[in-house]
Amino acid sequence: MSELHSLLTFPERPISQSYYLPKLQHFLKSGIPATYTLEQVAAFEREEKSECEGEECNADNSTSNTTPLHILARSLPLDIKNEELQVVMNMMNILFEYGAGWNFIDYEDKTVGDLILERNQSRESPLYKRLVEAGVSAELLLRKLNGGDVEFLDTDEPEDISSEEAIQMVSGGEKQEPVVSDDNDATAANQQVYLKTKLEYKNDALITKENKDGVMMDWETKIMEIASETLFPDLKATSSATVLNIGFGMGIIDTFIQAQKPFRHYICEAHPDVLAKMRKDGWYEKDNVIILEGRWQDTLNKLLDEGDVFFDGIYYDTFSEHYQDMLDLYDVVVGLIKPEGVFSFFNGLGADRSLCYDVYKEIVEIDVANYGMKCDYTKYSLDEQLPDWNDVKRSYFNCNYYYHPRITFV
Ligand SMILES: C[S@@+](CC[C@H](N)C(=O)[O-])C[C@H]1O[C@@H](n2cnc3c(N)ncnc32)[C@H](O)[C@@H]1O
Repeated sequence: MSELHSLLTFPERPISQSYYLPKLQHFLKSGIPATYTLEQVAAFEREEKSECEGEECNADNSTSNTTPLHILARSLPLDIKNEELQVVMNMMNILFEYGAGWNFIDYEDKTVGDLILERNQSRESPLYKRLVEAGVSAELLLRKLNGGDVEFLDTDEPEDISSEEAIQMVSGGEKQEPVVSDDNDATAANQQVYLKTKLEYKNDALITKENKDGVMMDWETKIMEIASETLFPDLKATSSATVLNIGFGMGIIDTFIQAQKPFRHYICEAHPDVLAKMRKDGWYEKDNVIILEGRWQDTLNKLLDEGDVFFDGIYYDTFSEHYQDMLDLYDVVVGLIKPEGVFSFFNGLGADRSLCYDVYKEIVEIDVANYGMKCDYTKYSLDEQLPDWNDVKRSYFNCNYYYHPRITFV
């Protein structure tokens, strides 16, 4: 452990400005990076030892990054006083000022957020909120630097949460798993590949035929039920409502929507196997159902151009798309929704890590505000719902709570 790292274990109590701040500033000013990790210290020590012993140094294969912020968070005293918290906040601010990252994963596969929460600080605590704020700023800045392209995390930083994970964080799901054998991530990353991938309906899931990856799973049924209610701003007048669902999947939300007997129920679906299933199950014969075959990017823009239909509720839950697609969708939604209408979506944005889930919760709020809309979240516990993930390659939703978004014009 370096002297910087030792300082962040809070060897002196009470934690005072006069003891900690000058020392921290001294280390950072003297050139120790605010991202200096325990793993780098260990590698340096290994190299020195090998040099002394005239041996070749074995490379460190660890992919973790235990940063100064991790050490600070891990060392937070459980009995910390309010005045001390203020000093720790100042220390965090200094570390951020010197370039500390918010999203590194430590040797225990934890974010700084996980560690802060473990030390009895809540999601509402100033330290956790400061970390989320740093994440939001970093993501928005990154978007600007990328010229508007949304990338959740820095792909130039291999030590960060990987860009592969980033894809999963930012898209409509969860359900982005590789299928095509020669390009493992193509299905998740590329719609054209996904749309050519064979799908299979099982009892409790829609999966890709070859690799058995989940496109939709029935543990989300409760979420779909809640979402379907959101789509009817006036639950007493559902029979006069016109609703649009983007992404049929297993038809769970569409079944809930049908139960409300809406005036018109539009369903937009792009995958041929899903469309075939819809045909087989009689969705094409329902009087109030209108099926828009193809990608929403094509079919909805056509509706927009025609200018005949406006929706009381729009729901979005697709597969193999990215947050950039959602940003594009906002443009369409504002043109298709009635002034009092509601937009909602399956919120798996960043849900593999609770810190990222909290960061993206705020990013959506900021983005929809640009359209004169607000996003209200209702938090639901998922303790009873989450599956054991045994049947899929990896879990895509690791938070035991769900932020249900309800987006309306202000
Ligand atoms: C996760 S499933 C939807 C599950 C659905 N909410 C339910 O309750 O069963 C995603 C669906 O979106 C469809 N999809 C993916 N990209 C699409 C796009 N660009 N336009 C329309 N549908 C798309 C997929 O084929 C798939 O059927």
